[in-house]
Amino acid sequence: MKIYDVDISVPMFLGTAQYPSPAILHQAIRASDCEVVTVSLRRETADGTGAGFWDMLRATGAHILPNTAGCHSVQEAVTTAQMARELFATDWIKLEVIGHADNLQPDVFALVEAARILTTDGFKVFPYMTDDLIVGEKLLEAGCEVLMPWGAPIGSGQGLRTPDALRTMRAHFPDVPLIVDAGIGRPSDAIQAMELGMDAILLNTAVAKAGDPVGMARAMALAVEAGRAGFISDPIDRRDVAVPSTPVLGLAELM
Ligand SMILES: CC(=O)[C@@H](O)[C@H](O)COP(=O)(O)O
Repeated sequence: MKIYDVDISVPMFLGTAQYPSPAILHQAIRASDCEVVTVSLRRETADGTGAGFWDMLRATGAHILPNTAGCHSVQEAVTTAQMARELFATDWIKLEVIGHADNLQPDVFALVEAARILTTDGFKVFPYMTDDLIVGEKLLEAGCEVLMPWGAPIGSGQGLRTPDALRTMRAHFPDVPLIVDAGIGRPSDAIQAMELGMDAILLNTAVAKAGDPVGMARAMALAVEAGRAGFISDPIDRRDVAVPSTPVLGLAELM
């Protein structure tokens, strides 16, 4: 997968919050072989512990995708992105503009506006969005080259709530990288996303809060690989009736 001219071979982006320790986060990144990690500016600047955390992330060699998690307005998101660009020395930004406090649903109107401002300012924007075709079109018009539809509310671990909408997005945007962001709870959800033809997943809570985050990071990496292999191998269509898989011709007749 190529995103903004960067080749990415492991279709899984990992969030860096809520791990039991920085050491376990480091091991989880290694166990999954993931090449992109997302980090919030708030984490980096909080209580003076940011510098060591940043050094640890850099040591993994992963691309850093700063995010605007927790921003609720266009201005807040744009300012946060500009600060993140200086701090992390990257023009990549995962753009979150939260519109609803209960389900952390993106405010798609503010999202499109913020995306336009940021792309004009030279950012490469990864927008966290609902699975809406029109919003997708507006984000592409605004200069985004990747779309990140939600699977389910952030942190809910519900898996894919609207697989049909994701399938429709895949059909409608055949050449645009699609990354399911948020709500992945189990490896089976990751497989389902990849079998739907998504190009990657982004997840955090399911790994960070698992009993064994390192083991779960590995399981998720295996799952995206399996799901992708299944998608490109052209699965059979589902049928309503049984079809014998063993030939019936030439059976011996028992008298
Ligand atoms: C870290 C981050 O960017 C999250 O806001 C992201 O959306 C992942 O969501 P989950 O924690 O549900 O995987």
